[in-house]
Amino acid sequence: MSESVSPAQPRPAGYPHGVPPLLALEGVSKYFPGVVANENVSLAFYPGEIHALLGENGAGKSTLMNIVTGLYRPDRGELVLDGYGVSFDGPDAAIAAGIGMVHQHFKLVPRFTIAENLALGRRDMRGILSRRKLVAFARREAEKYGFAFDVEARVETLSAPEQQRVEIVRVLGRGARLLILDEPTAVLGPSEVSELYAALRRFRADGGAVILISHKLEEIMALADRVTVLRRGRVVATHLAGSLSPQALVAEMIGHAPVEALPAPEPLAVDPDRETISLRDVTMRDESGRLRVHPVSCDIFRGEIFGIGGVTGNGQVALAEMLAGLRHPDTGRILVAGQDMTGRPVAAFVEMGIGYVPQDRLRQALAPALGATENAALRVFRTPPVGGRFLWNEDAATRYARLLIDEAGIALADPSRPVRGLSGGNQQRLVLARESRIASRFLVACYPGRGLDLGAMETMRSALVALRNTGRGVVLVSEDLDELLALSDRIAVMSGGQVKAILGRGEATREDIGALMSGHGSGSR
Ligand SMILES: Nc1ncnc2c1ncn2[C@@H]1O[C@H](COP(=O)(O)OP(=O)(O)OP(=O)(O)O)[C@@H](O)[C@H]1O
Repeated sequence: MSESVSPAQPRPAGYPHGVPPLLALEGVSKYFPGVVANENVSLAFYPGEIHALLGENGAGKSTLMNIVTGLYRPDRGELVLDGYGVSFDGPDAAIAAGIGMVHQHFKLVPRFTIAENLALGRRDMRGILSRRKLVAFARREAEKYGFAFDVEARVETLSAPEQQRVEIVRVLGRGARLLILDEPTAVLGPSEVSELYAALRRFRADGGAVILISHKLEEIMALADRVTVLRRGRVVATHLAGSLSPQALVAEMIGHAPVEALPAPEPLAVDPDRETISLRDVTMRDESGRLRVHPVSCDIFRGEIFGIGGVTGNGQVALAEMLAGLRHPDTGRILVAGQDMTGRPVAAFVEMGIGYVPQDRLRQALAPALGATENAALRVFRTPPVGGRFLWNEDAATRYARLLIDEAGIALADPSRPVRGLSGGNQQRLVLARESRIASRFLVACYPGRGLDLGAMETMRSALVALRNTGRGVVLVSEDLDELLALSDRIAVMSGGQVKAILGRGEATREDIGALMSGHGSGSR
């Protein structure tokens, strides 16, 4: 038996003494070649608490969760479950112990129905089942956790918030007592956020424990009972939430007082002769034939930040992918600086100076198994000095990568190591630096703030403003209304694949935009 929690870590308020934590980490360390990912971490998670983990990119949060969910073994230290030492020899052992993780990229099978996904991996649902039984089981599961689904819908037809709910029900249905969520509100609109909070509070009231990884301080303040701050792999402190100001938490996280907030960009002088990306009645259908983008026409100017807002899954990404040449419209035309680019390959868009930061950096923008050098050069390997007509110049590529890595402010021991080992924030920095160099005319960025800590977020936002101030156009797809309002010269609001309105700076309030996002309200174009 063991219950050693360091005195620096207060128990949750009102928690009875003598009851062991559901899970405790004792002196846990994990090292990668040349990197201390976690060092001597001691932490306890109690039944009936929501415990937030806060830390800059690379602070070691994901590594710690990989240990807790049985993906990695600690190099030193111990896990203690219900007061007894345990060692997980893989993810299944952690699941059997009641530890479940809701990942940022959901682990659902897209072609299966909700019911099939919920039954997957369940011991009590093995063997051949009738459709009726499967449906009845899935409905029971959804109701048990307070959600209503059409359980026969295929997961690939669901929006991101719906998929998240299915994932939560799936993880809880497999008996999770400790639920880990990694940036869960990243894919949610405002009303869905309150629904998620309510579900987590219900789980807590029933004695469940939640680990919440989040960079959003308001979210932590609203939801968490305790907060642990990690810095460079070590625990800085654990606090009762509410006993500290957000500023003090930030200072603890970064090790010094936070920097000044971003100044608002200068107002935009719209010059009608300025180069544009122009969409002319573009439409797009997805693989199942559903109209994802209704006829959209608009001109996006160089020298502006053009925000695209909406609840995730309302056509924003499809529109962004068309602007960057990754997808072709089914009908309509795309013009860049007056040239018809409809149907041209991605490389032609790169040559026209259009950079693209996709939503899913690791899978869409990077080759995970390759090093930072190759990844830095990935989109310019045909362009001198890195590539010529016949040759790939290794030395030039390394120099170019070094330059980008310095520009991105990433501390890297060895740029030839696979980028999958970089923290999410560093992957994002690398992609943003690479694409900003390509973007001599326009940068299209989808959810560039996702996964970034506060410091990195400010750096990213300043970088977008700097691009705009040097005459480049920036298309910013974001679900963060405050970010859109702070940065955008104009905001297009999408709902159901339609652009509901294009609003100039100061033309609309948060509430107006929120109403347009949910398909209500009207605005000027
Ligand atoms: N598989 C790996 N191989 C090598 N280094 C790794 C690996 N996984 C993580 N690291 C390194 O360990 C450190 C901690 O990374 P980790 O991903 O745990 O941080 P994080 O707090 O989750 O960051 P983020 O908020 O950016 O996701 C980083 O320096 C990272 O580069």
